[in-house]
Amino acid sequence: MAEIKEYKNLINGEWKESKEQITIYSPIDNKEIGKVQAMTHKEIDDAMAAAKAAMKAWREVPIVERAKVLYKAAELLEKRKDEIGEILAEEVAKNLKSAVSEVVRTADLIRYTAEEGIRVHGEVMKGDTFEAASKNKLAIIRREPMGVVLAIAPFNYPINLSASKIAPALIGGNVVIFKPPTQGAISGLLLTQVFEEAGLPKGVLNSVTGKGSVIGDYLIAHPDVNFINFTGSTEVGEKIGEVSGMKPILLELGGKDAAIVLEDADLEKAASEIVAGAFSYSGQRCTAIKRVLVEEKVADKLAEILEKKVNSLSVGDPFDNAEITPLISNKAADFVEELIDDAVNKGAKVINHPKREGNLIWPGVFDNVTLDMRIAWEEPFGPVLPIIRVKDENEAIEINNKSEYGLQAAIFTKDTTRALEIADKLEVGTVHMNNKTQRGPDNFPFLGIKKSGVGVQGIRYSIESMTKLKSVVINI
Ligand SMILES: NC(=O)C1=CN([C@@H]2O[C@H](COP(=O)(O)OP(=O)(O)OC[C@H]3O[C@@H](n4cnc5c(N)ncnc54)[C@H](OP(=O)(O)O)[C@@H]3O)[C@@H](O)[C@H]2O)C=CC1
Ligand SMILES: O=C(O)[C@H](O)COP(=O)(O)O
Repeated sequence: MAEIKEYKNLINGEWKESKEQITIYSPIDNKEIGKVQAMTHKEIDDAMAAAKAAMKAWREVPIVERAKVLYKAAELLEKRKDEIGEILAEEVAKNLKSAVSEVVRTADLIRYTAEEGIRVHGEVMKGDTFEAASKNKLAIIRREPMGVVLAIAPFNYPINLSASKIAPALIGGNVVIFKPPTQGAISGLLLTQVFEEAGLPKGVLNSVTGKGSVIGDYLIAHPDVNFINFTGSTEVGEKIGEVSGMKPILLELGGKDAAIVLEDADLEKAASEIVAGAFSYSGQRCTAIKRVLVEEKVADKLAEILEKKVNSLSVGDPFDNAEITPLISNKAADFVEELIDDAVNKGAKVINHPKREGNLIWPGVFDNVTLDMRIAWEEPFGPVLPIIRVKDENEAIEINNKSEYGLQAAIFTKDTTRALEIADKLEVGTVHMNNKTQRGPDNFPFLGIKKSGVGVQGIRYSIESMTKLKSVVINI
């Protein structure tokens, strides 16, 4: 039997082993794919100390030099797209094509971050723009790093949602403690390796692995952390909100994005976008379309088209590039099944029958979903899509806004003015017109309101979030 590879943590420029390890199994076939370190609190303290010690020198490195490291990292990452893509596919059961394109997308993101970072400078203000008496005052306003950024990423984009925190933090002059998701840790550590090989000085980026349930609370409460950048569940996000006190945070959390389909919509186009939005990576995306709110008059027709399209989705092995692949764990699949059972017991009409084999769930569409069903409100993070029929746009807006989440929404209509009016009323961070909900392109602002998040991501926005203003006022 081939030896199981062990992945170490980068601490102060050295790859370190802990006393205990965690075995990572593939959600595809439960095969062991590697071991990562289960760090102790003492080792986390060492990582924090290394980061703090590296901070002074890194913030003094000219931005163009920091940018060079990012360009190099992008180049190295892209070169390894097939190797890293394969591991990523195996580790989180993402289809190979999407896994490789996640790596390429991330190289593009890192490159763009380098370009954008050299343009994020401050500004100069003169006092007489406010009052005549302050005419002689000149403010030089610059951006400074926050210090030690704790970057915590979720399992579903272990490369992209890690780099989208690390790269903007680094270009802003911060040092980073990176906690990858445990299921996704190998991919995260390969990304760390890429940054190291690109020439980051020791201590500037340190990885910390271990189960979130074991080391998470210790990390987020650590006194050396100056900023927390987290993507993951609302449950953990709320905990971070509670313990962070006055520490600045950036949280991207859960969602219940709706596709609102009006009676004048191009139903073929709407259905294609909805299927892509709801079912890619088996619905395990915060921005997945998680419910359809359709005007009654066109609901039958839309359901019919959705049924056909969903039936043609391929199901199976990520390495065969199946569109629907096994969920991240059996526990996740159990939760999806719970939501399905609840909906069916309360009278939802099953359109595509969602069969299950272990953690592989076939895609399911449920019509006539009513507001007493859990699936109308809860985030399944799986391949199921509820259809809620509404009498008009006002009811759609009302149901959309009743959600505890506020990430994104999509509106399908040919009437742009009507779409703009509805968009104004939707309590979400982003509204897409005649398109599925999605985070990208990665330079757009990405934010959730209510229980979907705090703060704004997106390349420039992330750099701004992870830097603070410092103003020096000269009295001429
Ligand atoms: N809005 C957005 O941009 C996105 C939101 N999400 C949301 O994330 C969820 C799915 O991702 P998932 O990875 O399961 O989310 P989790 O919240 O379970 O985990 C996210 C990260 O937090 C870590 N973690 C777990 N417990 C703690 C803790 N107490 N303190 C600090 N860190 C902790 C995890 O480590 P470990 O893996 O070791 O448990 C992991 O690295 C969904 O709700 C989804 O909507 C996902 C992607 C994007
Ligand atoms: O974590 C997520 O689900 C992502 O932020 C979604 O990204 P995408 O919309 O680009 O797939």
